[in-house]
Amino acid sequence: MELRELGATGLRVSPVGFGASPLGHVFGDVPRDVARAAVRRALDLGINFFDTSPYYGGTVSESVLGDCLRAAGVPRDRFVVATKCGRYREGFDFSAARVTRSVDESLARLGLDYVDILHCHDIEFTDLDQIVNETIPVLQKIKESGKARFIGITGLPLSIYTYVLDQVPPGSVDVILSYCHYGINDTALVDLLPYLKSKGVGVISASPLAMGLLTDNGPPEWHPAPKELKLACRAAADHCKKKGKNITKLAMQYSLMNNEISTVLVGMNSPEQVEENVAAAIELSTSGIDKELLHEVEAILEPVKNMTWSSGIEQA
Ligand SMILES: NC(=O)C1=CN([C@@H]2O[C@H](COP(=O)(O)OP(=O)(O)OC[C@H]3O[C@@H](n4cnc5c(N)ncnc54)[C@H](O)[C@@H]3O)[C@@H](O)[C@H]2O)C=CC1
Ligand SMILES: O=C1O[C@H]([C@@H](O)CO)[C@@H](O)[C@@H]1O
Repeated sequence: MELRELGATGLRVSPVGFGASPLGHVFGDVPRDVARAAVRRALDLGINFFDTSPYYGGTVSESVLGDCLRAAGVPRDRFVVATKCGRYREGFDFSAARVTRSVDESLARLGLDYVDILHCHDIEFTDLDQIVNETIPVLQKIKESGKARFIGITGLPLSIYTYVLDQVPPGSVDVILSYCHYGINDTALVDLLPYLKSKGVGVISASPLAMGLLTDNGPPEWHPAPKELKLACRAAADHCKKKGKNITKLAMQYSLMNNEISTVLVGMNSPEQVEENVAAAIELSTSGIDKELLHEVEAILEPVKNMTWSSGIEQA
Protein backbone atom coordinates (compact mmCIF):
# COMPACT_ATOMS: atom_id res chain seq x y z
CA MET A 1 0.00 0.00 0.00
CA GLU A 2 1.34 3.41 -0.99
CA LEU A 3 1.79 5.64 2.07
CA ARG A 4 -0.02 8.99 2.21
CA GLU A 5 1.14 12.34 3.66
CA LEU A 6 -0.65 13.26 6.90
CA GLY A 7 -1.28 17.01 6.75
CA ALA A 8 1.87 19.07 7.27
CA THR A 9 3.37 16.64 9.78
CA GLY A 10 5.74 15.00 7.34
CA LEU A 11 4.43 11.65 8.58
CA ARG A 12 3.64 9.16 5.81
CA VAL A 13 0.94 6.73 6.86
CA SER A 14 -0.69 3.64 5.39
CA PRO A 15 -4.19 4.23 3.94
CA VAL A 16 -5.41 1.39 6.14
CA GLY A 17 -4.68 2.21 9.78
CA PHE A 18 -4.79 -0.31 12.60
CA GLY A 19 -7.45 0.66 15.14
CA ALA A 20 -6.38 -0.96 18.41
CA SER A 21 -9.56 -0.51 20.45
CA PRO A 22 -10.38 -4.21 19.83
CA LEU A 23 -7.08 -5.08 21.55
CA GLY A 24 -8.77 -3.63 24.65
CA HIS A 25 -11.61 -6.17 24.17
CA VAL A 26 -14.00 -3.38 23.21
CA PHE A 27 -15.67 -5.62 20.60
CA GLY A 28 -15.11 -8.88 22.43
CA ASP A 29 -12.23 -10.85 23.91
CA VAL A 30 -9.01 -11.03 21.87
CA PRO A 31 -6.42 -13.57 23.11
CA ARG A 32 -2.91 -12.15 23.35
CA ASP A 33 -1.43 -14.53 20.78
CA VAL A 34 -4.12 -13.51 18.29
CA ALA A 35 -3.47 -9.83 18.98
CA ARG A 36 0.25 -10.35 18.43
CA ALA A 37 -0.45 -12.20 15.17
CA ALA A 38 -2.76 -9.40 13.99
CA VAL A 39 -0.17 -6.67 14.63
CA ARG A 40 2.59 -8.78 13.08
CA ARG A 41 0.45 -9.40 9.98
CA ALA A 42 -0.40 -5.71 9.74
CA LEU A 43 3.27 -4.73 9.74
CA ASP A 44 4.10 -7.46 7.21
CA LEU A 45 1.35 -6.19 4.87
CA GLY A 46 2.47 -2.55 5.01
CA ILE A 47 0.23 -1.09 7.73
CA ASN A 48 2.38 1.37 9.67
CA PHE A 49 -0.21 3.40 11.62
CA PHE A 50 -1.57 2.21 14.96
CA ASP A 51 -4.18 4.03 17.06
CA THR A 52 -5.01 3.44 20.70
CA SER A 53 -6.01 5.31 23.87
CA PRO A 54 -6.06 4.89 27.65
CA TYR A 55 -9.86 4.63 27.38
CA TYR A 56 -9.96 1.41 25.33
CA GLY A 57 -10.42 -1.45 27.76
CA GLY A 58 -9.39 0.79 30.65
CA THR A 59 -5.74 1.03 29.43
CA VAL A 60 -5.59 -2.61 28.22
CA SER A 61 -5.42 -1.60 24.53
CA GLU A 62 -2.28 0.50 25.11
CA SER A 63 -0.58 -2.26 27.12
CA VAL A 64 -1.42 -4.95 24.57
CA LEU A 65 -0.42 -2.80 21.59
CA GLY A 66 2.90 -2.02 23.28
CA ASP A 67 3.48 -5.73 23.88
CA CYS A 68 2.55 -6.61 20.27
CA LEU A 69 4.88 -3.98 18.79
CA ARG A 70 7.73 -5.16 21.01
CA ALA A 71 7.03 -8.80 20.08
CA ALA A 72 7.10 -7.81 16.38
CA GLY A 73 10.63 -6.52 16.94
CA VAL A 74 10.55 -3.85 14.24
CA PRO A 75 12.59 -0.62 14.46
CA ARG A 76 10.72 2.35 15.97
CA ASP A 77 10.78 4.29 12.71
CA ARG A 78 8.80 1.47 11.00
CA PHE A 79 5.57 2.50 12.70
CA VAL A 80 3.52 5.54 13.69
CA VAL A 81 1.65 5.38 17.00
CA ALA A 82 -1.19 7.63 18.11
CA THR A 83 -2.71 7.65 21.55
CA LYS A 84 -5.00 10.02 23.39
CA CYS A 85 -5.61 11.85 26.64
CA GLY A 86 -8.57 13.26 28.55
CA ARG A 87 -10.91 10.26 28.33
CA TYR A 88 -10.51 7.38 30.78
CA ARG A 89 -12.55 4.46 32.14
CA GLU A 90 -13.23 6.63 35.21
CA GLY A 91 -14.40 9.59 33.12
CA PHE A 92 -13.10 12.76 31.45
CA ASP A 93 -10.35 15.06 32.69
CA PHE A 94 -8.72 17.48 30.21
CA SER A 95 -6.92 19.49 32.90
CA ALA A 96 -3.27 20.39 32.34
CA ALA A 97 -2.22 18.28 35.33
CA ARG A 98 -4.14 15.18 34.22
CA VAL A 99 -3.05 15.20 30.57
CA THR A 100 0.56 15.80 31.61
CA ARG A 101 0.39 12.74 33.84
CA SER A 102 -1.57 10.81 31.21
CA VAL A 103 1.11 10.94 28.53
CA ASP A 104 3.74 9.54 30.91
CA GLU A 105 1.35 6.71 31.88
CA SER A 106 0.66 5.96 28.20
CA LEU A 107 4.36 5.89 27.28
CA ALA A 108 5.00 3.44 30.14
CA ARG A 109 2.17 1.14 29.00
CA LEU A 110 3.24 1.35 25.35
CA GLY A 111 6.91 0.91 26.27
CA LEU A 112 7.84 3.85 24.03
CA ASP A 113 9.92 7.02 24.53
CA TYR A 114 7.48 9.06 22.46
CA VAL A 115 4.20 8.81 20.56
CA ASP A 116 3.88 10.29 17.10
CA ILE A 117 0.44 11.76 17.77
CA LEU A 118 -1.27 12.67 21.05
CA HIS A 119 -4.97 13.44 20.65
CA CYS A 120 -7.39 15.20 22.99
CA HIS A 121 -9.96 12.39 23.13
CA ASP A 122 -13.66 13.08 22.40
CA ILE A 123 -13.48 16.75 23.29
CA GLU A 124 -17.25 17.27 22.99
CA PHE A 125 -17.48 15.88 26.52
CA THR A 126 -15.91 18.98 28.06
CA ASP A 127 -16.20 22.75 27.72
CA LEU A 128 -14.42 23.35 24.40
CA ASP A 129 -12.95 26.55 25.84
CA GLN A 130 -10.98 24.37 28.26
CA ILE A 131 -9.52 22.52 25.24
CA VAL A 132 -8.63 25.85 23.58
CA ASN A 133 -7.29 27.66 26.65
CA GLU A 134 -5.85 24.89 28.85
CA THR A 135 -5.41 21.51 27.19
CA ILE A 136 -3.90 22.43 23.83
CA PRO A 137 -1.42 24.91 25.36
CA VAL A 138 -0.11 22.21 27.72
CA LEU A 139 0.05 19.70 24.86
CA GLN A 140 2.33 22.17 23.08
CA LYS A 141 4.68 21.89 26.08
CA ILE A 142 4.47 18.08 25.87
CA LYS A 143 5.31 18.38 22.15
CA GLU A 144 8.33 20.58 23.01
CA SER A 145 9.43 17.93 25.52
CA GLY A 146 9.57 15.36 22.71
CA LYS A 147 7.08 12.96 24.35
CA ALA A 148 4.60 13.58 21.52
CA ARG A 149 5.59 14.66 18.03
CA PHE A 150 2.22 16.00 16.95
CA ILE A 151 -1.09 17.06 18.51
CA GLY A 152 -4.61 16.07 17.50
CA ILE A 153 -8.25 16.37 18.52
CA THR A 154 -10.96 13.75 18.18
CA GLY A 155 -14.72 13.50 18.61
CA LEU A 156 -18.04 12.79 16.90
CA PRO A 157 -19.77 16.14 16.24
CA LEU A 158 -18.04 17.86 13.32
CA SER A 159 -18.72 21.30 14.84
CA ILE A 160 -16.00 20.72 17.46
CA TYR A 161 -13.29 20.99 14.80
CA THR A 162 -14.19 24.45 13.49
CA TYR A 163 -14.84 25.71 17.03
CA VAL A 164 -11.33 24.75 18.17
CA LEU A 165 -9.39 25.37 14.96
CA ASP A 166 -10.91 28.85 14.56
CA GLN A 167 -9.54 29.83 17.98
CA VAL A 168 -6.14 28.21 18.47
CA PRO A 169 -3.00 29.70 16.90
CA PRO A 170 -2.26 28.21 13.45
CA GLY A 171 -0.19 25.04 13.71
CA SER A 172 -1.32 24.25 17.30
CA VAL A 173 -3.37 21.28 16.10
CA ASP A 174 -1.62 19.07 13.56
CA VAL A 175 -4.33 16.47 12.85
CA ILE A 176 -7.96 15.61 13.57
CA LEU A 177 -9.54 12.20 13.99
CA SER A 178 -13.18 12.09 12.93
CA TYR A 179 -15.20 8.87 13.15
CA CYS A 180 -18.38 7.41 11.70
CA HIS A 181 -18.60 10.32 9.25
CA TYR A 182 -16.94 8.91 6.14
CA GLY A 183 -18.52 5.62 5.12
CA ILE A 184 -21.30 4.30 2.91
CA ASN A 185 -23.98 5.37 5.42
CA ASP A 186 -22.50 8.73 6.43
CA THR A 187 -20.25 11.09 4.43
CA ALA A 188 -20.80 14.25 6.47
CA LEU A 189 -17.02 14.72 6.84
CA VAL A 190 -16.76 15.66 3.15
CA ASP A 191 -18.08 19.18 3.78
CA LEU A 192 -15.30 19.83 6.32
CA LEU A 193 -12.38 18.66 4.15
CA PRO A 194 -11.77 21.99 2.33
CA TYR A 195 -11.71 23.84 5.68
CA LEU A 196 -9.31 21.31 7.21
CA LYS A 197 -7.07 21.56 4.14
CA SER A 198 -7.09 25.37 4.43
CA LYS A 199 -5.85 24.97 8.01
CA GLY A 200 -3.11 22.53 6.94
CA VAL A 201 -4.58 19.92 9.31
CA GLY A 202 -4.15 16.21 8.56
CA VAL A 203 -7.31 14.10 8.35
CA ILE A 204 -7.70 10.70 9.99
CA SER A 205 -11.10 9.07 9.39
CA ALA A 206 -12.07 6.22 11.70
CA SER A 207 -14.79 3.57 11.82
CA PRO A 208 -15.32 2.75 8.13
CA LEU A 209 -17.55 -0.10 9.35
CA ALA A 210 -19.53 2.31 11.53
CA MET A 211 -18.25 0.54 14.65
CA GLY A 212 -19.56 -2.80 13.43
CA LEU A 213 -22.86 -1.72 11.80
CA LEU A 214 -21.44 -2.56 8.37
CA THR A 215 -20.44 -6.14 9.19
CA ASP A 216 -22.25 -9.48 8.99
CA ASN A 217 -21.92 -9.88 12.77
CA GLY A 218 -23.58 -6.51 13.36
CA PRO A 219 -22.79 -3.92 16.05
CA PRO A 220 -21.82 -4.54 19.68
CA GLU A 221 -24.42 -4.14 22.45
CA TRP A 222 -23.06 -0.68 23.39
CA HIS A 223 -23.50 0.80 19.90
CA PRO A 224 -25.29 4.19 20.29
CA ALA A 225 -26.87 4.36 16.80
CA PRO A 226 -30.66 4.82 16.50
CA LYS A 227 -32.60 1.57 15.88
CA GLU A 228 -33.59 2.75 12.38
CA LEU A 229 -29.92 3.08 11.41
CA LYS A 230 -29.07 -0.32 12.87
CA LEU A 231 -31.94 -1.97 10.96
CA ALA A 232 -31.01 -0.31 7.67
CA CYS A 233 -27.37 -1.43 7.98
CA ARG A 234 -28.58 -4.94 8.81
CA ALA A 235 -30.71 -4.92 5.66
CA ALA A 236 -27.74 -3.72 3.61
CA ALA A 237 -25.51 -6.47 5.04
CA ASP A 238 -28.18 -9.10 4.32
CA HIS A 239 -28.56 -7.82 0.75
CA CYS A 240 -24.82 -8.24 0.13
CA LYS A 241 -24.83 -11.69 1.71
CA LYS A 242 -27.76 -12.81 -0.50
CA LYS A 243 -25.61 -11.86 -3.50
CA GLY A 244 -22.64 -13.78 -2.12
CA LYS A 245 -20.87 -10.45 -1.45
CA ASN A 246 -19.38 -8.86 1.68
CA ILE A 247 -20.60 -5.49 2.98
CA THR A 248 -17.41 -5.07 5.01
CA LYS A 249 -15.22 -5.17 1.94
CA LEU A 250 -17.50 -2.70 0.15
CA ALA A 251 -17.51 -0.39 3.18
CA MET A 252 -13.73 -0.52 3.56
CA GLN A 253 -13.25 0.31 -0.11
CA TYR A 254 -15.77 3.15 -0.01
CA SER A 255 -14.01 4.81 2.94
CA LEU A 256 -10.61 4.44 1.25
CA MET A 257 -11.71 6.17 -1.96
CA ASN A 258 -11.20 9.77 -0.82
CA ASN A 259 -7.51 10.67 -1.08
CA GLU A 260 -8.10 13.85 0.95
CA ILE A 261 -8.31 11.45 3.89
CA SER A 262 -4.81 10.27 4.76
CA THR A 263 -5.69 7.12 6.63
CA VAL A 264 -8.78 5.06 7.45
CA LEU A 265 -8.61 3.55 10.93
CA VAL A 266 -10.36 0.19 11.15
CA GLY A 267 -10.55 -1.80 14.36
CA MET A 268 -9.11 -5.26 13.84
CA ASN A 269 -8.96 -8.28 16.13
CA SER A 270 -7.22 -10.97 14.06
CA PRO A 271 -4.70 -11.55 11.29
CA GLU A 272 -7.60 -12.68 9.08
CA GLN A 273 -9.32 -9.31 9.41
CA VAL A 274 -6.02 -7.57 8.65
CA GLU A 275 -5.59 -9.68 5.52
CA GLU A 276 -9.18 -9.07 4.37
CA ASN A 277 -8.98 -5.30 4.85
CA VAL A 278 -5.60 -4.93 3.17
CA ALA A 279 -6.81 -7.14 0.31
CA ALA A 280 -9.86 -4.85 -0.06
CA ALA A 281 -7.54 -1.82 -0.28
CA ILE A 282 -5.32 -3.48 -2.88
CA GLU A 283 -8.30 -4.65 -4.94
CA LEU A 284 -9.70 -1.10 -4.85
CA SER A 285 -6.46 0.25 -6.32
CA THR A 286 -6.25 -2.43 -9.01
CA SER A 287 -9.85 -3.03 -10.10
CA GLY A 288 -11.98 -0.45 -8.33
CA ILE A 289 -15.15 -0.86 -6.25
CA ASP A 290 -18.18 -2.99 -7.18
CA LYS A 291 -20.24 -0.06 -8.49
CA GLU A 292 -23.44 -2.05 -9.00
CA LEU A 293 -23.40 -3.40 -5.45
CA LEU A 294 -22.52 0.06 -4.10
CA HIS A 295 -25.55 1.62 -5.82
CA GLU A 296 -27.81 -1.10 -4.43
CA VAL A 297 -26.46 -0.59 -0.89
CA GLU A 298 -26.67 3.20 -1.16
CA ALA A 299 -30.35 2.85 -2.16
CA ILE A 300 -31.02 0.69 0.93
CA LEU A 301 -29.23 3.23 3.16
CA GLU A 302 -30.69 6.36 1.54
CA PRO A 303 -33.41 6.80 4.25
CA VAL A 304 -30.72 6.85 6.98
CA LYS A 305 -27.94 8.67 5.07
CA ASN A 306 -25.89 10.82 7.47
CA MET A 307 -28.11 9.79 10.37
CA THR A 308 -26.05 10.16 13.56
CA TRP A 309 -26.52 10.30 17.34
CA SER A 310 -25.76 12.85 20.03
CA SER A 311 -22.41 12.76 21.81
CA GLY A 312 -21.02 15.00 24.53
CA ILE A 313 -22.31 17.85 26.72
CA GLU A 314 -24.32 20.96 25.87
CA GLN A 315 -21.77 23.60 24.89
CA ALA A 316 -22.38 27.10 26.35
N1 LIG B 1 -13.10 9.17 19.25
C1 LIG B 1 -12.06 8.54 18.75
O1 LIG B 1 -10.93 8.96 18.88
C2 LIG B 1 -12.31 7.27 18.00
C3 LIG B 1 -11.24 6.51 17.57
N2 LIG B 1 -11.46 5.34 16.88
C4 LIG B 1 -10.30 4.56 16.42
O2 LIG B 1 -10.60 4.02 15.13
C5 LIG B 1 -10.59 2.59 15.20
C6 LIG B 1 -11.67 2.03 14.27
O3 LIG B 1 -12.95 2.32 14.73
P1 LIG B 1 -13.85 1.16 15.44
O4 LIG B 1 -14.61 1.81 16.53
O5 LIG B 1 -12.96 0.03 15.79
O6 LIG B 1 -14.91 0.74 14.36
P2 LIG B 1 -14.80 0.06 12.91
O7 LIG B 1 -15.80 0.72 12.05
O8 LIG B 1 -13.39 0.04 12.49
O9 LIG B 1 -15.33 -1.44 13.19
C7 LIG B 1 -14.59 -2.30 13.99
C8 LIG B 1 -15.35 -3.63 14.04
O10 LIG B 1 -15.33 -4.23 12.74
C9 LIG B 1 -14.79 -5.54 12.82
N3 LIG B 1 -14.05 -5.84 11.59
C10 LIG B 1 -12.91 -5.24 11.15
N4 LIG B 1 -12.52 -5.78 9.98
C11 LIG B 1 -13.43 -6.75 9.66
C12 LIG B 1 -13.58 -7.67 8.59
N5 LIG B 1 -12.71 -7.69 7.60
N6 LIG B 1 -14.64 -8.50 8.61
C13 LIG B 1 -15.53 -8.47 9.61
N7 LIG B 1 -15.46 -7.62 10.68
C14 LIG B 1 -14.41 -6.78 10.69
C15 LIG B 1 -13.89 -5.51 14.04
O11 LIG B 1 -13.67 -6.81 14.57
C16 LIG B 1 -14.70 -4.63 14.99
O12 LIG B 1 -15.71 -5.41 15.60
C17 LIG B 1 -10.77 2.25 16.67
O13 LIG B 1 -10.26 0.96 16.94
C18 LIG B 1 -9.99 3.38 17.34
O14 LIG B 1 -8.61 3.08 17.31
C19 LIG B 1 -12.73 4.91 16.58
C20 LIG B 1 -13.82 5.65 16.98
C21 LIG B 1 -13.68 6.87 17.75
O1 LIG C 1 -12.65 6.48 20.90
C1 LIG C 1 -13.69 5.84 20.83
O2 LIG C 1 -13.74 4.55 20.41
C2 LIG C 1 -15.06 4.06 20.67
C3 LIG C 1 -15.38 2.95 19.73
O3 LIG C 1 -15.28 3.43 18.42
C4 LIG C 1 -14.41 1.80 19.94
O4 LIG C 1 -13.46 1.74 18.93
C5 LIG C 1 -15.92 5.32 20.52
O5 LIG C 1 -17.14 5.18 21.17
C6 LIG C 1 -15.03 6.36 21.17
O6 LIG C 1 -15.25 7.64 20.68
